[in-house]
Amino acid sequence: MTEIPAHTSLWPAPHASGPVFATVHVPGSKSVTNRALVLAALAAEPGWLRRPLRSRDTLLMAAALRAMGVGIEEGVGPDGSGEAWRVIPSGLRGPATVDVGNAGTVMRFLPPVAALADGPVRFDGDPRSYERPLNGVIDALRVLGARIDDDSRGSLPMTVHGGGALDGGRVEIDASSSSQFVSALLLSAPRFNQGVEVRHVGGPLPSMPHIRMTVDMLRTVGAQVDTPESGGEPNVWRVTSGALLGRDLTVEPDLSNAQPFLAAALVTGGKVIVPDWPERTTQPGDRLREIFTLMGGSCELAEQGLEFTGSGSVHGIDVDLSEVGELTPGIAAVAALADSPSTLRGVAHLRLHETDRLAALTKEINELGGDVTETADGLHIRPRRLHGGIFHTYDDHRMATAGAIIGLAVPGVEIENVGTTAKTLPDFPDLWAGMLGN
Ligand SMILES: O=C(O)C1=C[C@@H](OP(=O)(O)O)[C@@H](O)[C@H](O)C1
Ligand SMILES: C=C(OP(=O)(O)O)C(=O)O
Repeated sequence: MTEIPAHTSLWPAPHASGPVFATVHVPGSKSVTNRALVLAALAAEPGWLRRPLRSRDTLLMAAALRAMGVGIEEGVGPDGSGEAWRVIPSGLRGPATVDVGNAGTVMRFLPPVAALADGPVRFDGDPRSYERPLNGVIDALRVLGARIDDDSRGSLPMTVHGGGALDGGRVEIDASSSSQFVSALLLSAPRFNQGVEVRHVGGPLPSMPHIRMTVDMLRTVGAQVDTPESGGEPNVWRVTSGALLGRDLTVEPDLSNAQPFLAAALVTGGKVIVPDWPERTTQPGDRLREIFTLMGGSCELAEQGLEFTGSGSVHGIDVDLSEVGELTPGIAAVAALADSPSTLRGVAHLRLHETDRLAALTKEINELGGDVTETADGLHIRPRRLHGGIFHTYDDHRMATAGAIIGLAVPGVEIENVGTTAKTLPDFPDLWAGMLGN
């Protein structure tokens, strides 16, 4: 194992001396793993989760559910193939404490679960978690019958005083700052006495594929969900109260974390294969096939996985990323190396992600000699010849992988705190070195 440097240390980003040719096995999806853990914890019977992602965000989710009394055992799957978690639901207990770290999925998906526990559940996390929006979940849970003590901040830290059950019913929320508000309420809703009707009111809702992922996974465990897409009203989701099944679910590779590896093929004119790329998926990372093709590559979904080939040229792009905001840092990195300007739109809400991603990308790319400006809802990126230097990451895993992409093409880039990739991709430095044949 490569030793992950301490917080302040610098990781010399490997420079690619020629086209990259590699097969990269990308670990499981954070978004699927954390939804699957919540749904399995709320089920009426034990379930299996195969090939779960083991990263900071998912281990925090597992630890929080265990603290509320859920059994999560490490093992091998029922047919003996591969690593798996067996999740054994039980009556949800308080008092408990939950460390959310800086995981949006933990800080938003678990307060509704805590409202079902039979005692107080204290939520705390990294300093950045205090700044990330949570008011949509807190306000909605109060309307649905929960008691929450947040000292009127509308954010962490807070205590959810679980009453053993929750009424549920109708609620309006403004989820324009995070789709996770909607996902959070829907995921626990089968266990609310009256289920839920969530109506989004406000500006455009980001990250729709992640809401579709929530709906899809709820249906897989037997929940009845009505959505705008299934003939319902726009911006309204309904989940009926009912028992959830314990399933045997295999987690797909994290397609958003496949991004830096596909980008390596694109910016070096090489070829990268990602095995087990799903034919059908709700993951937003699947959009990379189209976006990176527009930026100069080509791809084929073959038997051995997704084969992505760079042409040796990288083009700028004008694209609305509101549905796939988490892909922005990696796309910005590739755009900084392109042969024409790019405009990335529809991602104002990224200012409230792990860090202010629009400000961080602008500053760090410009410090390497780039020409990036922030717009009201995104970035303008005019490619320039870049030079080496320190790329700061602001405790943001996707800043670190974005810096690594630039480092492939620009000698002398050093990434500060590459260990922050452990949020969703713990072995990143090893995977990166392996891809480069080191
Ligand atoms: O539900 C999820 O798993 C996620 C939803 C999105 O959040 P926002 O809607 O807050 O952008 C995404 O950016 C995040 O990485 C994961
Ligand atoms: C925004 C992200 O994460 P979180 O789940 O913490 O919101 C992300 O992974 O890009």
